[in-house]
Amino acid sequence: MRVGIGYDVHKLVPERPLILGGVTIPYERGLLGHSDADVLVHAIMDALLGAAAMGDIGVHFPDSDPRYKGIASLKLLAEVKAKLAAANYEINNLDAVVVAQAPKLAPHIPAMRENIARVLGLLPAAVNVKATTTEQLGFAGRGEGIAAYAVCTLQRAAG
Ligand SMILES: Nc1ccn([C@@H]2O[C@H](COP(=O)(O)O)[C@@H](O)[C@H]2O)c(=O)n1
Ligand SMILES: C[C@@]1(CO)OP(=O)(O)OP(=O)(O)OC[C@H]1O
Repeated sequence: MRVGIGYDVHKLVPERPLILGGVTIPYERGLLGHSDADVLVHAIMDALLGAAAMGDIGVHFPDSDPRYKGIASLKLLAEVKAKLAAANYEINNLDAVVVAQAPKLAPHIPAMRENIARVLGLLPAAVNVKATTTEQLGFAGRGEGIAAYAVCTLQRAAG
């Protein structure tokens, strides 16, 4: 069994969609990034790559590469899954927390879990997503950005 951890932060700005776990969430601002800036999926990818000792998303999908401009992070997640499979790893489970003062994310979490599980070929029960505020403390609490943490476990595929 191997464990990995991921962490990412993106800035909230006007005139960008807010996409978390592949779900477009109605809000007055969205996350800034080279990709769609889906901070939750980025943290999950870093956890998966970390568990396999395969570096991080910046190594695999450089933000200097125009192929990734505006790309849906779920597509990058599918690429990470393929890289893990090529290295003979399968995913046991993952857990994540999104740190956002607003908007209220709980109603969108089932759809996030379904998206992530579908792309990774897992049951939704193997994918947990949580949300928390920081009680208005720090950059997340001031609404300047959103952070996400993720952990996962992998094992070598049988055979
Ligand atoms: N952006 C968020 C943040 C939190 N939630 C839900 O509210 C619960 C309480 O949050 P606290 O930060 O006050 O502990 C939390 O457990 C989440 O279920 C949310 O939906 N969206
Ligand atoms: C996802 C990538 C893709 O170019 O770009 P960003 O959306 O800027 O996200 P970041 O978390 O900075 O990770 C770097 C890149 O891999």
